[in-house]
Amino acid sequence: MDATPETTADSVLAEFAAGICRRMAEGLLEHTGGELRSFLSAESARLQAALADPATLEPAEQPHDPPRFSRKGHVVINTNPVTSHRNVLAPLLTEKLEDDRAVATVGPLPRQYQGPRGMLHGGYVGVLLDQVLWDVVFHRLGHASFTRTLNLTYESPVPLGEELTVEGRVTKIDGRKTFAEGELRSGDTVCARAEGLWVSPR
Ligand SMILES: CCCCC/C=C\C/C=C\C/C=C\C/C=C\CCCC(=O)SCCNC(=O)CCNC(=O)[C@H](O)C(C)(C)COP(=O)(O)OP(=O)(O)OC[C@H]1O[C@@H](n2cnc3c(N)ncnc32)[C@H](O)[C@@H]1OP(=O)(O)O
Repeated sequence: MDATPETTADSVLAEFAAGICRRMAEGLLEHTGGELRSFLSAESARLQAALADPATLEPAEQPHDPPRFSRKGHVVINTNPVTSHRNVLAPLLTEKLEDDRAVATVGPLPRQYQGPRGMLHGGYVGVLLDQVLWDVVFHRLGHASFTRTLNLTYESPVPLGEELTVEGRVTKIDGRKTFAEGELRSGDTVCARAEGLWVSPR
């Protein structure tokens, strides 16, 4: 078996720690005073217990984003701020890619992503659409490209606390240029549409 930068148990522990950090980030926006102190203390205790005895974590669990070695021998950690289970900022997507189309589900998103009360911040709407459209372009081309333009139309507010669907499609490939479009839905409601251009490296 190839060498890996850390054991599977340590990768599971790291993602468990990321989960605790996510809950703490949410708790900081939900609790105040003594209630906040109790909350933080309970979450810290769960992390301490896992560090002291990693066997308390689900034994059959596999890490989603274990670090790997690059061909040059560098440690590579998935830092993606939308998809990496090791990045506490990432809202985390479940994504299915087929030919020219990607469909992802995300959420319910917690309060860290709030813009208007109870609604998703518009910048994060763009982040989710940029990621899914980038993914479908990558899937179609087989290599990474840069987002050159991303036009967003906000049709209706995106609710927090509900599962969201993000869909992307490649619409045209013209040399180094790949065009894609998509939308973000809450149930049957289209909340935002996006269309953009991805440019392949020279
Ligand atoms: C080896 C590098 C590989 C590339 C890696 C890229 C991404 C990262 C890789 C891995 C990451 C893994 C996961 C990432 C996951 C998600 C990422 C989400 C997406 C992003 O977060 S990504 C970051 C944000 N993004 C940028 O940071 C781009 C900044 N930007 C630039 O770096 C340059 O701007 C660039 C390179 C884009 C283009 O520069 P350039 O010089 O190569 O291209 P140029 O100007 O020649 O245009 C080429 C053709 O597009 C036409 N064209 C241009 N603009 C147009 C427009 N508005 N409308 C219609 N056509 C247009 C021209 O007319 C010409 O057309 P034609 O070929 O037909 O003449």
